[in-house]
Order: sequence, then C-alpha cells, then structure tokens
Amino acid sequence: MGCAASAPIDQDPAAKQRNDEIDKSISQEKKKRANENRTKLLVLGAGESGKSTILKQMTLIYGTGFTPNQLETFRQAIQINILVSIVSLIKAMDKLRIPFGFKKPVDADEATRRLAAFSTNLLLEITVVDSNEHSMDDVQDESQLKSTCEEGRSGSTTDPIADLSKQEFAVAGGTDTHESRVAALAREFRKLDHPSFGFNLKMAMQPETIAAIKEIWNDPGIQYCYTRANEFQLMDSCAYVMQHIDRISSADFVPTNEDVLNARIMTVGVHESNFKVGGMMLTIYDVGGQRSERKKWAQYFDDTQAILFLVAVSAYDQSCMEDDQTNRVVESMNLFSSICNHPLFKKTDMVLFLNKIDLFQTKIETRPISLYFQDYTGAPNSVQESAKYFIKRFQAINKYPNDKQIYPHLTHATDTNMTKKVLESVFESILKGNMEAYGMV
Ligand SMILES: Nc1nc2c(ncn2[C@@H]2O[C@H](COP(=O)(O)OP(=O)(O)OP(=O)(O)O)[C@@H](O)[C@H]2O)c(=O)[nH]1
Ligand SMILES: [Mg+2]
Repeated sequence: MGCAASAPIDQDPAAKQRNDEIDKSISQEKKKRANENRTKLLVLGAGESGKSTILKQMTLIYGTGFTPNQLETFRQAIQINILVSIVSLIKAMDKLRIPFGFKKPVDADEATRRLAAFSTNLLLEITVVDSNEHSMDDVQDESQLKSTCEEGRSGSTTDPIADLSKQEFAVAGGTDTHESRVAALAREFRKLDHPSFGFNLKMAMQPETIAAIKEIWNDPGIQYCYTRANEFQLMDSCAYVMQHIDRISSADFVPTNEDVLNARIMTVGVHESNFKVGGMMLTIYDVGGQRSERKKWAQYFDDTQAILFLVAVSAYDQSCMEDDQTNRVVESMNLFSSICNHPLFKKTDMVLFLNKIDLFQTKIETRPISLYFQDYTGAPNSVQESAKYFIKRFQAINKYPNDKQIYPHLTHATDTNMTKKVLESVFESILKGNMEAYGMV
C-alpha cells in the first residue's frame, strides 16, 4: 500500500479552485499596490537634526494624531528631558568653570574692572589655559573636504567675561566645594550619572525635586552657563521644558501636541510609517542619526523615490555629541556628501531642510557664522545671507549636478503651520513627479 498521490490540479476541481483563488488574491494584491502608487521616502540626517520631529508633524498633519500609548511614552520622555537638562548644565558649570551665583557683567568693561581685582599671577594662569583651549589650526586648504576637517572651530580667543568667571570660580569653587544652597542642591543631581536609567520618575517629579531644579535653573551662574550652551552638550528642548516645568511635572500631566514636538527621544533603528497624502501612499523611513546608527541605513536604500535630508543649521557653533569635537554642520556636510554622491542615489533628487531656523535666527544676532566658517563674507547678522551660504555649501557637494538637483528649504520643524506649508510643497512636487517645480529659497 502506498500513499495516494494527489491528483494534478487540472484533474482536481477543488484544488484548481483553491489555486485560482490564490492567484486571484495575489494579482489583486499586486494591483492594489500598483494602484496605491506607493512612494518611498527616506528621512536622513545627523543626530538631533529634527527627523523624528518631521515624522511627528506628519502624524499630526496627515495621520490621526498620537495614540494614548505614544502620549505616555512622550510624557515620560519630556519629564526625563528635564532631569537630563539640569544634570548637563550642572556638569557644564564645572567644565566651563562658572561659579554658582556668578553675576554676568553687563559688558566687557565691567568684566575688565572686576578682573583687575584679581592678582596678576592668576590672570597669567588663565591666559595660558585659554590659549591652549582655543588653539586653532588656521591653515585653510583649497579642497572642500580637507578644509571642512578644520573649519567649524571658533577663532575667538579673548572673552573677558569667561575669564572673569574662571577667576571667580577659582575663588568660590565648583559643585563640590561651593558653599551655597544651590551648589548643595546641584551636588545631589550631579550624582545621577544618566538620569534616564534606573530612575524612579514618579519620585523625581515630586514637588521638592522640582522646586530644587527650578532654584538651580534660576541661579545666575546657571543662566550664564546656558548662554554658552554651544560649548557643551545640551538638548535643544532645555529652555522649553524649564519654561513649562510646573505643568510637565504635575501628577495629571498629559502632553499637548507642542509638548510632543519638543520632547526629545533619540531614535534607535529604522522606523517605517505610512501616510496617505493626496492620492499618494507614502512609506517613510525615519532613521537614527547618531554615527553608531548609520550602518543600519544602507539596507533601506533600494527603490527610494525621494530623500529628505535634515541639517540642524543652528548647530553651526556646536560640536557633535559623538566626539565633542567635530562641528555639527561640518559633520552634516560630510554625511550629506556620502548620501548625495552615493552611486545608488546618482539620479535621486534630494530635498534639503536647513532646520531649526528659529534657533539659527536668534544665534545669528550675536554670533556670526564667520566665527566658525571663515570664508563667509556676507553680512554678519543676516539670516538670509548666512542660510544662503550654507545652501551653496551643500549644493556644491553634489558631484552629479547634471543628473540630480538639491532642493533647499529653511524649516522650523516644531512649528506645525510652517512645516505643513513646506511639506505640502514637497509632496506636491513628488506627486507631480516634477522636482523642478520647487521654488528655491
Ligand atoms: N527649536 C527647535 N527645535 C527643534 C526643531 N526641530 C527639532 N527640534 C528639537 O530638536 C530635538 C531633536 O529632534 P529629533 O527630531 O529628535 O532629532 P532626530 O534627527 O530625530 O535625532 P536622532 O533620532 O538622534 O537622529 C527635539 O527636542 C526637537 O523638539 C526646530 O526647528 N526648532
Ligand atoms: Mg529621531
């Protein structure tokens, strides 16, 4: 006795029917996908450039908003942001040598007068330390990539206010020795190595803890330290969370859309989202931008119709989180070069968001980009000219200008109205399949 062999499909009506049904379902699925006209969009850029914020905006503009689970994640994230911010500031006080209670002189003259009260010996010591700290290799190379290795570092060497702070720090001491109530409070927070790990968030949001954070935040030395946030790693949402600290720390806190947009969660891995925009189905990939995350990107490169590349242009005076040395915009240029000139993307047009234009605008008022990018010759406080300089620098990176275009936009990703307008223009152009329809800034 042997097993009954199954009859060929064409002789078995039931099997044939099943087979036909499967074929039909596959072809319907194929048709559905083709009809859906799915477009694949990669959102790329260095860490903290605002990629996930753009995805949050898409959820608000084209999706159904945030789910209760997502809101709970953002509630915890923004509360942790408060703790991380205050610990970063406290640690920076010691790094920059700013004493608690430091009263920032109104101008350089007052700083010089107050400095004169210190002995010549101490002053000499500071001058030596400063020249080491700010030493600059001012050799400029003609080749762009070589020059970007050295550019992005501030050439300024004298800052009497910073000198004064160091002198007063030498006398009053830092977090460990300063004899003030605020310094004692700060000592408790400095013990938290990384507040997001193993931390009881509910306890951390107790009124006494929040009162202590507020007292530290309002200390004049901490406020001065905050004005020098470009010299250490501090999340951009610090000012926002401190401004809303009472509400964010309250027991019944539920994040608003604005809170969600300002909450900072570093992306790990690659996240797919789907949206329907006009008649187009968009599949969007949001990636982690930190250096360690970038090796995960390549497997998503195939069949990409469009790339949205974000640059935190406001970070022109900051160094990367990863090495605390490389200028963040220089890092973005190098990353942009590897994407823009990647053989797979030779003919893939790119949309470039010069993001955080709100912060950029504020910084430009007092800190021209020429301090970090010495070949900038435009007006020192002009947002338009400074932004144009960066647009040109990014466009010049494109090795295939005859095959592909770079379409720049100045963006403020936490502003829903502004982002909606920019996204509408981007998607309209993708829909038309006509990238040339873009208006240049
Ligand atoms: N002020 C201001 N803040 C912004 C803007 N865009 C993003 N942010 C804030 O910048 C922080 C970082 O933004 P994310 O969207 O998390 O950055 P990302 O590129 O996804 O970072 P990774 O996931 O680490 O790659 C968040 O706290 C945002 O709220 C902007 O245009 N202006
Ligand atoms: Mg992200």
